[in-house]
Amino acid sequence: MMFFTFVAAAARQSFRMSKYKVFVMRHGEGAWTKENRFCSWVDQRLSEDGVKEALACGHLLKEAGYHLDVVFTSLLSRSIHTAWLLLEAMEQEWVPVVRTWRLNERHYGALIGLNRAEMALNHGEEQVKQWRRSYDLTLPPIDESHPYFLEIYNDRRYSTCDVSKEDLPKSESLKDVLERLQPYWDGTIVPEIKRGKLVLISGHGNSCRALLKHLEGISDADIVNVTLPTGTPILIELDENFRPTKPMQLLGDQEAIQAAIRKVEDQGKVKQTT
Ligand SMILES: O=C(O)[C@@H](CO)OP(=O)(O)O
Repeated sequence: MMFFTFVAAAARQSFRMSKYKVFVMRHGEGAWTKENRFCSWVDQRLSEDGVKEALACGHLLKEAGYHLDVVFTSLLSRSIHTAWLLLEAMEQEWVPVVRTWRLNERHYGALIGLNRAEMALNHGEEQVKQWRRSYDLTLPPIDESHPYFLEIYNDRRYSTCDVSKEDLPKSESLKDVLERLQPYWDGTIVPEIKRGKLVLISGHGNSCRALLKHLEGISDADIVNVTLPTGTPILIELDENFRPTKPMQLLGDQEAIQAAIRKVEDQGKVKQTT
């Protein structure tokens, strides 16, 4: 019976036609990656390697012949610069770039600015993995005594949001990220895709994980093991009901992609091996 169900499900999936394509990608490496600090809503720029990654993604998509119609970014510079560099490399600089706080990185609350390896030493690697990757674990909120509180909440960009500054998050789980992102996906991004536009989302590690969880139907338990490399376009093909027709594809050199994933995972270890 189970075998039959599996075969039937596989058959259904293989007969579903792809109607839409969308690219989801995490921005290029950020400046704080070398310092191994939780960056989150702090507006760090791309590192030199991050700039190279964003340009390389653009070249990859150009060589594959893609023509983008609109790019969505967060309000954070590393996501916007990734979009600009990618479009420049594709020679498609005219393509509109739309920014929203709803694609911002997960708000890491009181953990913002802390060093992951030091946290692993003090609290254990498994605890740090849970803080970074679990679905519904919320971290202690940021408060006014935090060194980055004023830099974040006094920033003019957050007066442009569709919620008041007071209602912006002070800490989030991945579940919270999905809850603030999904209305934007449903109400703004999906209609563009339905109009036939090729959309690229230049987001962050965790805003992209939240979206992939939703699109790919990844379970709360399995999302813990999903880590995204920086600067790697992920192609998702969807049917007319926005269900995936095939497994998502991380585009590029597969060995380099696996090494980049290990590098991100390693950030939560006491000693970095890569
Ligand atoms: O620093 C952060 O905000 C994120 C990456 O953007 O870190 P992590 O990989 O630990 O979720």
